[in-house]
Amino acid sequence: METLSKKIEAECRVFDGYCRKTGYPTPSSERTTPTFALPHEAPTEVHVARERIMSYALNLFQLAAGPSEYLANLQTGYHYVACLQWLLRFKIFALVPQQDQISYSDLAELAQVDEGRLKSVARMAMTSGLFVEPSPLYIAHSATSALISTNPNFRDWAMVLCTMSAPTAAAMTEAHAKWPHAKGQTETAYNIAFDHDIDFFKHLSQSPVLHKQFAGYMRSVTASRGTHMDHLLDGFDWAKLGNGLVVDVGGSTGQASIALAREFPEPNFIVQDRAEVAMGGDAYIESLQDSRLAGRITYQAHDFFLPQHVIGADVYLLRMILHDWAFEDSVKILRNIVAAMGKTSRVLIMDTVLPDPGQALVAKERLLRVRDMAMMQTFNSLERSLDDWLAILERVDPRLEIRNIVQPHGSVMSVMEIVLEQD
Ligand SMILES: C[S@@+](CC[C@H](N)C(=O)[O-])C[C@H]1O[C@@H](n2cnc3c(N)ncnc32)[C@H](O)[C@@H]1O
Repeated sequence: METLSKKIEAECRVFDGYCRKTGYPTPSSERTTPTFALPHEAPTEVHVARERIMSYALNLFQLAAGPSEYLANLQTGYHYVACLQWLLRFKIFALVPQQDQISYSDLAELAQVDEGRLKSVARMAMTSGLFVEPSPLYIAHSATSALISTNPNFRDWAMVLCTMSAPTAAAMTEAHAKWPHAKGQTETAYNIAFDHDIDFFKHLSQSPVLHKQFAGYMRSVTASRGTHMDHLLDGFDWAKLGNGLVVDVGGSTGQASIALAREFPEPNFIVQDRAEVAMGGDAYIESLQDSRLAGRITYQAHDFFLPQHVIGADVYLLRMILHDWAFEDSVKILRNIVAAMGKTSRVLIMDTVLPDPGQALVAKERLLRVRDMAMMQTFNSLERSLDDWLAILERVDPRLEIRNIVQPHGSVMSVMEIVLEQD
């Protein structure tokens, strides 16, 4: 344990040294602490130091707790989720003032909840960093609760976590007992949790509320460090495309294409998605009133299980698509694209390439494994290792070759550049 604590000390010196040098605020529990513990542009070694601090601290905690306290500490996880759901449901995030404190009794009256329950729930949540009690019997925002209260995308993420992801995870065992070898998307934990027999995206499209929350969740995922859109910009030499054409397959509201178009003035983009998603695209671009986007991004309704009708594009981008789909479905999606590829076309798959177990820092690996679990529970799909990716490509067309794999620092995903080897 002493060795670990010395390692933490050394990494904290790197982290604090960077903050002192640049004036970036050191992390604190203050309401004003920045949303990102480090700015994206901090040097790689400082980002690595941060990941090591989290991993070693987690190791240290587990060692100090010991086997006898494993279960006791495990209980905190599901109670944190239950408290988050309660605090969202009774609008506590919105009712606590942004810059001031409020007494539990006033807050309970405003929220129309029992004061004793409010105290219990809030005080449990506080042990995870949500809200603070600055003086006895008063509650105020912490930086984390303020973020959820003021940023609608993070609020949507919190809602999706409580109302969709957690019940789905809880239904996993029942689903696997009922359908031990299911591969399709309609025999999943999600189907058990929500008691229906349609796939996830169809289910979303039937509920405007879920659909909106999921879109907000995707936007906040895009803004969080591991899946930040900047990694897409860093993961490929976009400038070399000139005024080429990028087809953003399953591009949702077009966040990837928008980020690329803002940074690179030449390429044009077609965002393809299911009809109900693509429908709002043009109005969305207009609403952004950004001259860099004008006339460069179009939206198309396209089912990626049908033949790709944009022939010979420079790039077919599949960002966070194939991890939703099991082996055979992924093969079908790619075959439709391969049939449309020209000599210089390439497919860019941006998805996780899983490390071997224990090979990455635990703070990183456990978040990758969360993604793997979520894919299994929602889609009977998975996150993939490099060998898994190679097996898919081989099945699609043996001429497909991975030319390059880039995992930008801090990204949970890699960008795989895939070309069709010419005979
Ligand atoms: C996880 S999101 C990824 C969105 C986007 N590529 C990004 O990086 O933000 C998956 C997208 O696939 C779309 N999708 C699902 N099934 C589809 C289908 N059969 N054809 C086209 N798009 C589909 C969904 O509507 C959703 O927008």
